[in-house]
Amino acid sequence: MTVQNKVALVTGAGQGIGRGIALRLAQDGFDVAIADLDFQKDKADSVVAEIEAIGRKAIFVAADVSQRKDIVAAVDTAAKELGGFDVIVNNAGIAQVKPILDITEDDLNSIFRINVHSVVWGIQAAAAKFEELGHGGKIISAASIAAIQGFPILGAYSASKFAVRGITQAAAQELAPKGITVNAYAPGIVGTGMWELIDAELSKINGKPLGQNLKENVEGIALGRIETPDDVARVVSFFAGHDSDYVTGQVLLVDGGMLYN
Ligand SMILES: NC(=O)C1=CN([C@@H]2O[C@H](COP(=O)(O)OP(=O)(O)OC[C@H]3O[C@@H](n4cnc5c(N)ncnc54)[C@H](O)[C@@H]3O)[C@@H](O)[C@H]2O)C=CC1
Ligand SMILES: CC(=O)C(C)=O
Repeated sequence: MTVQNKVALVTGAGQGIGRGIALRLAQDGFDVAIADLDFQKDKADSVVAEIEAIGRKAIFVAADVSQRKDIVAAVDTAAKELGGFDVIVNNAGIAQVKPILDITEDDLNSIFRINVHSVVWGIQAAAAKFEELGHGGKIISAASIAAIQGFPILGAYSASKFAVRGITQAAAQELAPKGITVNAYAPGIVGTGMWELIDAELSKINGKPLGQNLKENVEGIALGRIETPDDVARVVSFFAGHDSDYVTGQVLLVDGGMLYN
């Protein structure tokens, strides 16, 4: 699928799945704003350079997605510097690996601010920009297999991803009259920094050697291999392009065969 003169913003695009999505959207023909925390600037600048090398425009925008004002400013900057605004990918997120009995008020506040509030702020900022520019657009957010089924020791994380699913379904219905589609992707076990952290934290809790928890989870994947950021990016490419124009409110599992609905 090739698009022309369109602009996408991807949060958490300095590394991992977000980087994969940004590169794929650039290959599809989008100019891309790479939004991430300020300390990720060097990694984000490398993604910008990779996108420029394939002939598209890209910029880094420092933003903490838990802060509404940061997302609004990032969308404004993307539209101004890249000359339009068509797609937001609310990808940034964090994991928390804790038994339910140990979760604190601070834990819940922090994961919900980063994984859930960010999605609401992203939807609001993108919808307002689409309206200002006089057209519809596409809003795409990161869910997870943990949005469909609760995972032990990932209770707060699962709750935050279930919330993303609820917001996606509600926003799709509210924004359809404005020509805006709202969908989410639900990856399984992707080989990124997030799973390095989950594996290391699980190993502290259950005493299994480093790498063992990841290995056991990958053994549960029907397609028999760990997921890559590009596996996810191809689904996001579908949601960002015209082929998904008649799809809204969906949370699409892209997990190599772990959960079935
Ligand atoms: N890795 C996996 O197996 C899975 C990941 N996901 C989801 O996919 C998304 C991306 O995950 P990964 O790439 O694996 O994670 P990652 O940890 O490799 O990358 C996350 C990115 O988000 C950024 N980020 C974190 N907090 C931020 C904030 N407050 N403001 C702006 N940026 C922030 C980080 O700096 C980093 O660049 C997350 O929402 C995650 O929950 C969903 C299912 C599976
Ligand atoms: C990181 C993640 O979403 C899971 C369930 O592994």
